[in-house]
Amino acid sequence: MRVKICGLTQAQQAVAIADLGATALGFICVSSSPRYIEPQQIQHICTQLPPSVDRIGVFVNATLEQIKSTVTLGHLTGIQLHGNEDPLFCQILRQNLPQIELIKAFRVRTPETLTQIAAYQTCVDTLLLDAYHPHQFGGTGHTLDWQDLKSFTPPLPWFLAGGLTPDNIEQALQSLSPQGIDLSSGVELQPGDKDLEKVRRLLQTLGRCTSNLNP
Ligand SMILES: O=C(O)c1ccccc1N[C@@H]1O[C@H](COP(=O)(O)O)[C@@H](O)[C@H]1O
Repeated sequence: MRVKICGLTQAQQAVAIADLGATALGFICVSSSPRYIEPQQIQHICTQLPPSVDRIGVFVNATLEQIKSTVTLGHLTGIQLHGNEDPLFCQILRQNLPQIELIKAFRVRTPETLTQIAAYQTCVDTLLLDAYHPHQFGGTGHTLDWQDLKSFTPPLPWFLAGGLTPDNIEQALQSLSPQGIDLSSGVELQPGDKDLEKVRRLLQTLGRCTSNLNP
């Protein structure tokens, strides 16, 4: 399973979290977020990471030029689109950055939100489901209704996000079978400052519950 820890701002923590076994690290490129990080700092962190770790930039309604320059400077391997980006914008991004993984996030307000996914099927690589919040785009700590998602059979691999913690991950994965999970506020001391003990506990729990799921 892919394990993405999002909202990194410090190099030492990023390296430690990669060493603990996270498969992807996320960097918030949204200036209004308390987890915002400058492209130069992403570059500084990414040069210290093992090449096997995915490095994902998280954007909200950014321009093509902003995304391209951050990807190049930060040596990113993927882009998470967490705003209202439409399928045409995703297609244009794909043409401009063909080697980069495109992850489209959907903030699920009602079950109808999921009907939007079909239009993105051919222009992104991966989906991500996050909780809806009226005033925040992400990093809210709010969970989705996992029972409501039991019949979710998406056409692409997907990440479950939204309020996941070391304490609730087992219950989430008993309900759902995403290809990846994504955590931000559930493994931090304060925005942008990750709690390595919580990340360690998360990965221990995952090791235990994935071996129970696939004995
Ligand atoms: O974390 C942020 O500040 C953020 C800002 C703007 C867009 C997305 C953001 N984070 C994403 O939110 C989800 C879930 O976070 P949480 O675990 O509920 O705190 C995750 O995908 C982050 O990438």
